Amino acid sequence: MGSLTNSEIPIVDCAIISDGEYSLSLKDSPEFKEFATSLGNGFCQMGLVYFINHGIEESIITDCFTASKAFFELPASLKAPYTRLDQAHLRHGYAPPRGDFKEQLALAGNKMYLQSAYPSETPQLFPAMTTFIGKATTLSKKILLALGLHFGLDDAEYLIKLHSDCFDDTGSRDSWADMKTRFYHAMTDDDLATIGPDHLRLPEHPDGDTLTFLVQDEAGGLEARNGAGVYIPVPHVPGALVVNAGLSLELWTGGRIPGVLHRVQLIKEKAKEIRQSLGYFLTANGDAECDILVEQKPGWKWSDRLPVPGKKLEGFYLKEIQIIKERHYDKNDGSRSAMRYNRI
Ligand SMILES: O=C(O)CCC(=O)C(=O)O
Ligand SMILES: [Fe+2]
Repeated sequence: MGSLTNSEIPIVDCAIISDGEYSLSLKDSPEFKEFATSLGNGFCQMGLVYFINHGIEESIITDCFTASKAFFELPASLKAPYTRLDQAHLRHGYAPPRGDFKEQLALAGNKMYLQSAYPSETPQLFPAMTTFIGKATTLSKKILLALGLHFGLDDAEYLIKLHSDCFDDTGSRDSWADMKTRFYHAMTDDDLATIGPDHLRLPEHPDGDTLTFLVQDEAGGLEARNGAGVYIPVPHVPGALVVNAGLSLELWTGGRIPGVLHRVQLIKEKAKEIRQSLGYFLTANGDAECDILVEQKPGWKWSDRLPVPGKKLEGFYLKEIQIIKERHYDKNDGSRSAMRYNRI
């Protein structure tokens, strides 16, 4: 882990949960308790950690990147039919470039939608992404158990229950675990001449979900705001997953795990290279009750950018995306970040 020795980002070794199916009995093993402590403490630091030895093989990630690239390199006319329909389908479908040198394809984990979501021109995308989703789902179930244990919830599986739709494999539930593959263009000198000095490849934002598993390629550029409010680089680490907390987890943990702000910086030397990233977003059921489940972090206060305690989660995630969209695209030309979230 040489490239990380100077970083303040916690590294969580997932070796003991990397294999095998989920089981509640995991929580009785001393090794799992130890893991839960390192995971919980790691997340509480700044809401973002690296997972190593997580069991999602490099070949699965390579397959996702290769298949995604094949899709994004199709002519625009072939990609257009997959364009997401409207606000209600933000998590599902293709988003073409909007003068901002990037495009993305969102693939909701819901089995009911899978067939229509996956482009037939790149049949390799379906097995690659669903393999990643399958691995990430099993991993995230164990992570939620570990967090339940770490925070001493009466029911260690309570967080899992809030996400039961994601773990339902009958295809009958409207699961909100979804995958997003992003493709940042290699910029030309002409492109670079049109952007301002503080151009970001992806504007600052928190994620609205519970947890995001993120893989960025060697082009790097990811940055996250640490506990002192300073942006620090989150470098590409071969084989590691970046895992960040979203605003739902911030609410449930009373601010102990912050829904970390992050962004993708344009690294000048890398601007002429393609950048790819893959995100798996674990989001609670639409009917999950929002509540602060543990003693709040001293000094932390609820703010209206978080889900509302006592209400259902439904709609929150879409609202968050809407805010980002309005602030970045509708009022700007899509190339500059004007948004600053005011954190308490
Ligand atoms: O592209 C990246 O590395 C970051 C993606 C991200 O933050 C997101 O999709 O929410
Ligand atoms: Fe994000």
